[in-house]
Amino acid sequence: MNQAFTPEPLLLGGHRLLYQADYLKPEAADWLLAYCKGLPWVQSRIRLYGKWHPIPRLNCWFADPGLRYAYSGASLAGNGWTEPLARVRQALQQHVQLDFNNMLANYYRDGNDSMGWHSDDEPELGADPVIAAVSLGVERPIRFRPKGGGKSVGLAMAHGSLLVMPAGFQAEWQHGLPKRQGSGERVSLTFRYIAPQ
Ligand SMILES: O=C(O)CCC(=O)C(=O)O
Ligand SMILES: [Fe+2]
Repeated sequence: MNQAFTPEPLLLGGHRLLYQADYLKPEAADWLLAYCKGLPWVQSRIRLYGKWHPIPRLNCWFADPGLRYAYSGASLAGNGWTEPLARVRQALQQHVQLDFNNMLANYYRDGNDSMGWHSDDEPELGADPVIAAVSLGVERPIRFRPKGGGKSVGLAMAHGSLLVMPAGFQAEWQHGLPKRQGSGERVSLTFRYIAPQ
């Protein structure tokens, strides 16, 4: 059975994740993916053991004007939203009844692009951030694992789907996107809230 089409919430260690496979209509998802491919993507670098390495994916960040975010040693300043992305944010805010003031987009060009295990727990995101991610392009699994050790769990994220990681989840679980041989392009739009300074 394809997990991507399970309508039930995913329960991980008592945390209730929302996964909605058909969040966007197929035409809307197709349009948004084509649009997102034209965003000003950059390949960021991170410093590991004294050496700089390009991260294995492309990124792009949008935020309310003036919002600041310290990210991998750089300080980013919010520059507003494009009209289509503002609409996506607005619809998402209504759908989940939460406010988001910034969005980190990820572009996995193929199956060699990936994201290592991490929690989205930067101090700017506050004590218990909610992260909402819209997936576009090829279906790829995200994996979750408890920080205290234990089995990891996968969830295939479909084109046009929505995943919401709830408050409290980042403190106890990590997630990541392993490489996937032969995989095509995927974009994720991850909406977050940073407390304005
Ligand atoms: O690509 C995804 O769906 C996950 C992205 C992610 O974990 C992040 O941007 O922090
Ligand atoms: Fe993440």
